[in-house]
Amino acid sequence: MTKLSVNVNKIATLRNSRGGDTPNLIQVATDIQHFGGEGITIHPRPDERHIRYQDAYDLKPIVHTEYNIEGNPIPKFIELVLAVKPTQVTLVPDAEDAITSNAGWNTKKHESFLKEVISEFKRNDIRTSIFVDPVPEMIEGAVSTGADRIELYTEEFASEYAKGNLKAIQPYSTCAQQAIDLGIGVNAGHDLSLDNIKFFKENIPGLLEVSIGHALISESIYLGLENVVNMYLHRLK
Ligand SMILES: CC(=O)[C@@H](O)[C@H](O)COP(=O)(O)O
Ligand SMILES: NCC(=O)COP(=O)(O)O
Repeated sequence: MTKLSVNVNKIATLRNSRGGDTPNLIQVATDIQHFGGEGITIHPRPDERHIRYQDAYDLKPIVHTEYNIEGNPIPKFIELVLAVKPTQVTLVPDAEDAITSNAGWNTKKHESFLKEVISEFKRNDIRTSIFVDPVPEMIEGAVSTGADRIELYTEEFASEYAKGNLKAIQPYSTCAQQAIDLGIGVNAGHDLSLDNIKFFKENIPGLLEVSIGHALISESIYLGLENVVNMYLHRLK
């Protein structure tokens, strides 16, 4: 079974745009779980442009499903994760000024750093996952770090699939099988959507979890618009 972890970064983006508390992140995360969401993902960035570090603490008592915190393991992030103790931490090598995550780890080059950080999280009973491109050497390197899982970075798949290139799934299927053979779990995320998720799931062996945010929140707006416009019209009669 593949778990759906909903990334609520975009809810925080919307909230921050007005400086108030609408939409309320805690209420949204509560409702997502009530509707069947099997996890909540956040990716706090150092500039706190969407998820604030305080949000990570505020979510902790209400996330009764899987709590996944993603980010670049700079000291401030490590400190946050060790204090909050989520179910899982996903390490992402994103630059501070990146608009969004745009690459997986070079797990060979950063092996000793990753090993050190991962062992600290594991000592604290936090499951660890490393964000990687679907490249066999990087999967091998991820295994050497001692991580529990990899998260396959699916941006390339999503953009090729949208152009009709179904072969773009191949490296992901191969690397997922390799990960299973090497005894490491497989998560995936980035630009997964209602359009591509079924095909992706059907072609990835042993897919444990997907984290989806940007498309899921956008789709929720589109699919909710008719209902809400009609509710306003009704009140204006
Ligand atoms: C690791 C990953 O792919 C997601 O966490 C994604 O980066 C979401 O972050 P933003 O919402 O800041 O784009
Ligand atoms: N790990 C991926 C994630 O949390 C959500 O990415 P996206 O769906 O916002 O692209």
